[in-house]
Amino acid sequence: MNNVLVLVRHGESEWNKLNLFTGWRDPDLTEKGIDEARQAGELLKKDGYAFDIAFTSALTRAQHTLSLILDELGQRTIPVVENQALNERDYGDLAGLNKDDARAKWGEEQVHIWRRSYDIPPPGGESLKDTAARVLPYYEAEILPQVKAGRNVIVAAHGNSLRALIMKLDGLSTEEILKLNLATGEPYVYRLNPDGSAASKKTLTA
Ligand SMILES: O=C(O)[C@H](O)COP(=O)(O)O
Repeated sequence: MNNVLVLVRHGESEWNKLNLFTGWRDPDLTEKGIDEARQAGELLKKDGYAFDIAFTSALTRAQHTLSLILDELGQRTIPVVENQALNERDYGDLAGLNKDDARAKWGEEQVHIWRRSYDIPPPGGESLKDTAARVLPYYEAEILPQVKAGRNVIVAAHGNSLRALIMKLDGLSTEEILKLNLATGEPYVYRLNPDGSAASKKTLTA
């Protein structure tokens, strides 16, 4: 099988566990996050996937997730490209705050808008639109050409950098993207057409 693009959000991080806004801060995975990453690798292996190249962000939780997946696959030696274009959305002034405390302070609805809307940024941070404005050009310049050349590519990144990419691949509207929430450590497997559109998509779950 070729022209495969797998997207996977990192496993649970220390700050996911503490319910803190993280963004560009750099906590590592929890034990549960390590297990989730290994399980993502097992699921991919069970279905026979193998990769030619991998991409990840400049943040530890995504890099660690990728290396655990590649370990499970016995593919430790493939090229791995790290780039901050794939980083999580910058959460600005919210980074380090507890998500429940933020809801108590600003209200449920406002916090949901900051977390899931398309073009409303959290204070001092990036909206999904801002995030897409750095993720998509990087995807088009560096990742998509690899898939179009027939290679199989895995991308280990973050909830919102991947939402930006999935919004494009799935053709979601600014209303539909509000509802999209990515689980940690769950691989999304796409096969792409020659023009870069999605021919198929499936989610691998345990
Ligand atoms: O950066 C964070 O806090 C999380 O990884 C993603 O947060 P969200 O679920 O609020 O988008």
